[in-house]
Amino acid sequence: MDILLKQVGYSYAKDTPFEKRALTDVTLHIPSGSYTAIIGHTGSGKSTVLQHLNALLQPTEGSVLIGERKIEAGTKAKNLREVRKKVGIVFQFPEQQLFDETVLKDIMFGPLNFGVPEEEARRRAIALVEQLGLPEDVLEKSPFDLSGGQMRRVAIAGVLAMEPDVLVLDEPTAGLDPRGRREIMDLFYRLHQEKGLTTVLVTHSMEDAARYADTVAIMHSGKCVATGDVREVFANEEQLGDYRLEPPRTVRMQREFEEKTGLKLDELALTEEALARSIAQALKEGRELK
Ligand SMILES: Nc1ncnc2c1ncn2[C@@H]1O[C@H](COP(=O)(O)OP(=O)(O)OP(=O)(O)O)[C@@H](O)[C@H]1O
Repeated sequence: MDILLKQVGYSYAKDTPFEKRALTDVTLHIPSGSYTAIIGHTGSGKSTVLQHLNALLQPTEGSVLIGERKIEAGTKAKNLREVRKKVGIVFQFPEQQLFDETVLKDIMFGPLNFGVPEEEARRRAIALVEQLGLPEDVLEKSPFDLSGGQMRRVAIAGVLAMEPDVLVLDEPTAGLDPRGRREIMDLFYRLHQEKGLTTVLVTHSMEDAARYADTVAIMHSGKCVATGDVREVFANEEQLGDYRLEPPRTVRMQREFEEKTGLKLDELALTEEALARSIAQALKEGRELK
Protein backbone atom coordinates (compact mmCIF):
# COMPACT_ATOMS: atom_id res chain seq x y z
CA MET A 1 0.00 0.00 0.00
CA ASP A 2 1.40 3.37 -1.05
CA ILE A 3 1.36 6.47 1.12
CA LEU A 4 1.78 9.92 -0.39
CA LEU A 5 2.18 13.17 1.51
CA LYS A 6 1.50 16.01 -0.90
CA GLN A 7 2.62 19.50 0.03
CA VAL A 8 1.81 18.83 3.64
CA GLY A 9 2.00 21.63 6.18
CA TYR A 10 1.28 21.11 9.84
CA SER A 11 1.01 23.50 12.76
CA TYR A 12 0.49 22.31 16.33
CA ALA A 13 -2.19 24.22 18.26
CA LYS A 14 -3.26 25.99 15.09
CA ASP A 15 -5.16 29.25 15.52
CA THR A 16 -4.19 29.57 19.15
CA PRO A 17 -1.53 31.79 20.73
CA PHE A 18 0.59 28.62 21.08
CA GLU A 19 0.58 27.82 17.37
CA LYS A 20 3.81 26.12 16.34
CA ARG A 21 4.61 25.28 12.75
CA ALA A 22 6.26 21.87 12.47
CA LEU A 23 5.99 21.00 8.75
CA THR A 24 6.12 23.09 5.58
CA ASP A 25 5.42 21.83 2.07
CA VAL A 26 6.41 18.21 2.71
CA THR A 27 6.02 15.91 -0.27
CA LEU A 28 7.02 12.33 0.40
CA HIS A 29 6.10 9.11 -1.37
CA ILE A 30 6.33 5.80 0.46
CA PRO A 31 5.95 3.16 -2.28
CA SER A 32 4.40 -0.18 -1.46
CA GLY A 33 7.06 -2.70 -0.48
CA SER A 34 9.79 -0.14 0.19
CA TYR A 35 11.88 0.35 3.33
CA THR A 36 12.25 4.06 3.91
CA ALA A 37 14.37 5.65 6.63
CA ILE A 38 13.52 9.17 7.73
CA ILE A 39 16.55 10.91 9.17
CA GLY A 40 17.18 14.43 10.40
CA HIS A 41 18.21 16.43 13.41
CA THR A 42 16.17 16.71 16.61
CA GLY A 43 13.15 18.91 16.02
CA SER A 44 13.33 18.58 12.22
CA GLY A 45 9.80 17.16 12.01
CA LYS A 46 10.34 13.40 11.75
CA SER A 47 7.80 12.39 14.41
CA THR A 48 5.26 14.84 13.05
CA VAL A 49 5.57 13.30 9.58
CA LEU A 50 5.28 9.84 11.08
CA GLN A 51 1.98 10.65 12.77
CA HIS A 52 0.55 11.70 9.40
CA LEU A 53 1.15 8.21 8.04
CA ASN A 54 -1.89 6.81 9.86
CA ALA A 55 -3.79 10.07 10.33
CA LEU A 56 -3.03 10.44 14.02
CA LEU A 57 -2.33 13.98 12.89
CA GLN A 58 -4.16 15.46 9.93
CA PRO A 59 -2.47 18.03 7.73
CA THR A 60 -3.28 21.70 8.20
CA GLU A 61 -2.18 22.21 4.56
CA GLY A 62 -2.01 19.80 1.63
CA SER A 63 -3.14 16.18 1.67
CA VAL A 64 -2.14 12.65 2.63
CA LEU A 65 -3.11 9.66 0.57
CA ILE A 66 -3.04 6.42 2.56
CA GLY A 67 -3.83 3.65 0.10
CA GLU A 68 -7.19 4.66 -1.31
CA ARG A 69 -8.00 7.01 1.53
CA LYS A 70 -7.41 10.73 1.09
CA ILE A 71 -7.00 12.97 4.14
CA GLU A 72 -7.17 16.61 3.22
CA ALA A 73 -6.46 19.81 5.09
CA GLY A 74 -9.61 21.70 6.05
CA THR A 75 -11.88 18.65 6.35
CA LYS A 76 -11.89 16.56 9.48
CA ALA A 77 -11.48 12.94 8.43
CA LYS A 78 -13.65 10.47 10.31
CA ASN A 79 -13.92 6.74 10.48
CA LEU A 80 -10.21 6.05 10.42
CA ARG A 81 -10.45 2.47 11.64
CA GLU A 82 -9.36 0.98 8.32
CA VAL A 83 -6.37 3.32 8.15
CA ARG A 84 -5.31 2.51 11.70
CA LYS A 85 -5.62 -1.18 10.95
CA LYS A 86 -3.49 -0.98 7.83
CA VAL A 87 -0.74 1.27 9.17
CA GLY A 88 0.76 0.05 12.44
CA ILE A 89 3.03 2.36 14.42
CA VAL A 90 5.62 1.21 16.94
CA PHE A 91 6.24 4.31 19.00
CA GLN A 92 9.30 5.04 21.09
CA PHE A 93 9.12 3.06 24.32
CA PRO A 94 5.95 1.20 23.23
CA GLU A 95 5.99 -0.84 26.45
CA GLN A 96 4.52 2.18 28.18
CA GLN A 97 1.26 1.33 26.45
CA LEU A 98 0.99 -2.23 27.76
CA PHE A 99 -2.02 -2.55 30.03
CA ASP A 100 -3.66 -5.98 30.03
CA GLU A 101 -3.34 -8.57 32.78
CA THR A 102 -1.53 -11.16 30.66
CA VAL A 103 0.82 -10.99 27.70
CA LEU A 104 -1.59 -13.13 25.68
CA LYS A 105 -4.51 -10.76 26.27
CA ASP A 106 -2.36 -7.74 25.54
CA ILE A 107 -1.23 -9.06 22.17
CA MET A 108 -4.76 -10.24 21.28
CA PHE A 109 -6.35 -6.93 22.21
CA GLY A 110 -5.77 -5.11 18.90
CA PRO A 111 -6.90 -7.91 16.58
CA LEU A 112 -10.01 -8.64 18.71
CA ASN A 113 -10.85 -4.98 18.68
CA PHE A 114 -10.77 -5.03 14.90
CA GLY A 115 -13.04 -8.05 14.64
CA VAL A 116 -10.49 -10.85 14.20
CA PRO A 117 -11.97 -14.10 15.59
CA GLU A 118 -10.61 -15.17 18.98
CA GLU A 119 -8.95 -18.36 17.71
CA GLU A 120 -7.11 -16.47 14.99
CA ALA A 121 -6.02 -13.72 17.40
CA ARG A 122 -4.68 -16.38 19.77
CA ARG A 123 -2.86 -18.14 16.94
CA ARG A 124 -1.18 -14.88 15.94
CA ALA A 125 -0.15 -14.11 19.52
CA ILE A 126 1.42 -17.55 20.02
CA ALA A 127 3.29 -17.33 16.70
CA LEU A 128 4.56 -13.83 17.42
CA VAL A 129 5.83 -14.69 20.89
CA GLU A 130 7.98 -17.34 19.27
CA GLN A 131 9.04 -15.12 16.38
CA LEU A 132 10.13 -12.40 18.77
CA GLY A 133 12.28 -14.82 20.76
CA LEU A 134 10.16 -14.74 23.91
CA PRO A 135 9.78 -17.90 26.03
CA GLU A 136 6.44 -19.65 25.52
CA ASP A 137 5.52 -19.41 29.22
CA VAL A 138 5.47 -15.64 28.91
CA LEU A 139 1.93 -15.75 27.49
CA GLU A 140 0.21 -16.20 30.83
CA LYS A 141 2.45 -13.79 32.70
CA SER A 142 1.68 -10.20 33.49
CA PRO A 143 3.55 -7.92 31.07
CA PHE A 144 4.65 -5.92 34.08
CA ASP A 145 6.63 -8.86 35.48
CA LEU A 146 8.91 -8.95 32.43
CA SER A 147 12.27 -7.34 31.78
CA GLY A 148 12.37 -4.07 29.83
CA GLY A 149 13.55 -5.81 26.67
CA GLN A 150 10.83 -8.46 26.92
CA MET A 151 8.17 -5.81 27.49
CA ARG A 152 9.35 -4.05 24.36
CA ARG A 153 8.97 -7.28 22.38
CA VAL A 154 5.46 -7.87 23.70
CA ALA A 155 4.46 -4.35 22.69
CA ILE A 156 5.90 -4.87 19.21
CA ALA A 157 4.02 -8.19 18.97
CA GLY A 158 0.83 -6.26 19.73
CA VAL A 159 1.38 -4.07 16.66
CA LEU A 160 2.42 -6.96 14.41
CA ALA A 161 -0.63 -8.98 15.51
CA MET A 162 -2.77 -6.53 13.56
CA GLU A 163 -0.95 -7.71 10.40
CA PRO A 164 -0.58 -4.17 9.06
CA ASP A 165 0.24 -3.41 5.41
CA VAL A 166 2.64 -0.69 6.49
CA LEU A 167 4.82 -0.80 9.60
CA VAL A 168 6.05 2.53 10.94
CA LEU A 169 8.89 2.46 13.48
CA ASP A 170 9.84 5.45 15.61
CA GLU A 171 13.28 4.70 17.10
CA PRO A 172 11.95 1.23 18.04
CA THR A 173 15.12 0.08 19.79
CA ALA A 174 15.85 3.16 21.89
CA GLY A 175 17.26 2.16 25.26
CA LEU A 176 17.91 -1.50 24.40
CA ASP A 177 21.35 -3.12 24.58
CA PRO A 178 23.23 -3.57 21.29
CA ARG A 179 22.34 -7.24 20.93
CA GLY A 180 18.64 -6.65 21.58
CA ARG A 181 18.69 -3.75 19.14
CA ARG A 182 20.19 -5.86 16.42
CA GLU A 183 17.80 -8.78 16.97
CA ILE A 184 14.74 -6.57 16.76
CA MET A 185 15.95 -4.58 13.77
CA ASP A 186 16.83 -7.84 11.99
CA LEU A 187 13.35 -9.17 12.71
CA PHE A 188 11.72 -6.08 11.15
CA TYR A 189 13.99 -6.49 8.16
CA ARG A 190 13.02 -10.13 7.75
CA LEU A 191 9.33 -9.21 7.82
CA HIS A 192 10.02 -6.58 5.19
CA GLN A 193 11.88 -9.02 2.98
CA GLU A 194 9.79 -12.13 3.44
CA LYS A 195 6.34 -10.56 3.50
CA GLY A 196 7.07 -7.46 1.45
CA LEU A 197 5.97 -5.39 4.44
CA THR A 198 6.26 -1.68 3.62
CA THR A 199 8.43 -0.24 6.38
CA VAL A 200 9.16 3.30 7.51
CA LEU A 201 11.88 3.82 10.11
CA VAL A 202 12.43 7.11 11.91
CA THR A 203 15.93 7.02 13.32
CA HIS A 204 18.92 8.98 14.56
CA SER A 205 21.14 6.05 13.61
CA MET A 206 22.75 6.52 10.21
CA GLU A 207 24.06 2.97 10.61
CA ASP A 208 20.55 1.50 10.88
CA ALA A 209 19.34 3.62 7.96
CA ALA A 210 22.27 2.38 5.85
CA ARG A 211 21.93 -1.25 6.85
CA TYR A 212 18.20 -1.70 6.43
CA ALA A 213 16.63 0.98 4.23
CA ASP A 214 16.48 1.15 0.45
CA THR A 215 15.33 4.77 0.42
CA VAL A 216 16.29 7.64 2.70
CA ALA A 217 14.41 10.90 3.29
CA ILE A 218 16.09 13.81 5.04
CA MET A 219 14.02 16.18 7.17
CA HIS A 220 15.38 19.60 8.03
CA SER A 221 13.54 22.48 9.70
CA GLY A 222 10.14 20.98 8.96
CA LYS A 223 10.89 20.31 5.30
CA CYS A 224 11.67 17.13 3.44
CA VAL A 225 14.85 18.38 1.79
CA ALA A 226 16.01 15.20 0.04
CA THR A 227 14.86 11.70 -0.79
CA GLY A 228 16.75 9.11 -2.71
CA ASP A 229 18.32 5.73 -2.95
CA VAL A 230 20.24 4.91 0.24
CA ARG A 231 23.63 4.82 -1.55
CA GLU A 232 23.03 8.11 -3.33
CA VAL A 233 22.05 9.87 -0.13
CA PHE A 234 24.97 8.54 1.91
CA ALA A 235 27.51 9.13 -0.87
CA ASN A 236 26.58 12.81 -0.92
CA GLU A 237 28.62 13.98 2.03
CA GLU A 238 28.26 17.61 1.13
CA GLN A 239 24.49 17.42 1.29
CA LEU A 240 24.60 15.52 4.59
CA GLY A 241 26.90 18.22 5.96
CA ASP A 242 24.44 20.93 4.90
CA TYR A 243 21.91 19.32 7.22
CA ARG A 244 24.45 18.64 9.98
CA LEU A 245 24.31 14.87 9.46
CA GLU A 246 27.28 12.51 9.40
CA PRO A 247 27.60 9.63 6.94
CA PRO A 248 27.33 6.16 8.51
CA ARG A 249 30.49 4.81 10.14
CA THR A 250 31.16 2.32 7.32
CA VAL A 251 31.12 5.11 4.75
CA ARG A 252 33.63 7.14 6.78
CA MET A 253 35.81 4.04 7.20
CA GLN A 254 35.66 3.32 3.48
CA ARG A 255 36.73 6.87 2.64
CA GLU A 256 39.61 6.62 5.09
CA PHE A 257 40.68 3.27 3.69
CA GLU A 258 40.61 4.61 0.15
CA GLU A 259 42.58 7.68 1.12
CA LYS A 260 45.26 5.77 3.02
CA THR A 261 45.77 2.94 0.54
CA GLY A 262 44.99 4.60 -2.77
CA LEU A 263 42.68 1.64 -3.53
CA LYS A 264 39.20 2.47 -4.69
CA LEU A 265 36.39 0.10 -3.70
CA ASP A 266 33.71 -0.80 -6.22
CA GLU A 267 30.73 0.57 -4.39
CA LEU A 268 29.70 2.27 -1.19
CA ALA A 269 29.60 -0.32 1.60
CA LEU A 270 26.54 0.09 3.80
CA THR A 271 27.37 -2.51 6.44
CA GLU A 272 30.56 -3.60 8.21
CA GLU A 273 30.29 -7.02 6.57
CA ALA A 274 30.04 -5.50 3.11
CA LEU A 275 32.99 -3.21 3.82
CA ALA A 276 35.13 -6.13 5.04
CA ARG A 277 34.20 -8.12 1.94
CA SER A 278 35.09 -5.39 -0.51
CA ILE A 279 38.34 -4.55 1.27
CA ALA A 280 39.31 -8.24 1.20
CA GLN A 281 38.43 -8.41 -2.49
CA ALA A 282 40.39 -5.28 -3.36
CA LEU A 283 43.44 -6.50 -1.47
CA LYS A 284 43.24 -9.94 -3.05
CA GLU A 285 43.14 -8.51 -6.52
CA GLY A 286 45.90 -6.06 -5.60
CA ARG A 287 43.84 -3.56 -7.45
CA GLU A 288 45.03 -0.03 -7.80
CA LEU A 289 42.28 1.83 -9.52
CA LYS A 290 43.06 5.27 -8.33
N1 LIG B 1 2.89 18.56 20.74
C1 LIG B 1 3.59 19.59 20.25
N2 LIG B 1 3.19 20.87 20.46
C2 LIG B 1 3.90 21.90 19.95
N3 LIG B 1 5.01 21.78 19.21
C3 LIG B 1 5.45 20.55 18.97
C4 LIG B 1 4.78 19.38 19.46
N4 LIG B 1 5.46 18.28 19.08
C5 LIG B 1 6.52 18.73 18.35
N5 LIG B 1 6.51 20.08 18.28
C6 LIG B 1 7.49 20.92 17.55
O1 LIG B 1 7.42 20.60 16.19
C7 LIG B 1 8.74 20.56 15.60
C8 LIG B 1 9.00 19.20 15.01
O2 LIG B 1 9.04 18.25 16.06
P1 LIG B 1 9.17 16.67 15.84
O3 LIG B 1 8.95 16.03 17.17
O4 LIG B 1 8.32 16.25 14.71
O5 LIG B 1 10.72 16.56 15.43
P2 LIG B 1 11.66 15.26 15.40
O6 LIG B 1 12.51 15.39 14.20
O7 LIG B 1 10.83 14.05 15.52
O8 LIG B 1 12.54 15.44 16.70
P3 LIG B 1 13.25 14.29 17.61
O9 LIG B 1 14.33 13.71 16.76
O10 LIG B 1 13.77 15.06 18.76
O11 LIG B 1 12.18 13.31 17.98
C9 LIG B 1 9.70 20.94 16.71
O12 LIG B 1 9.96 22.33 16.62
C10 LIG B 1 8.92 20.64 17.98
O13 LIG B 1 9.32 21.50 19.03
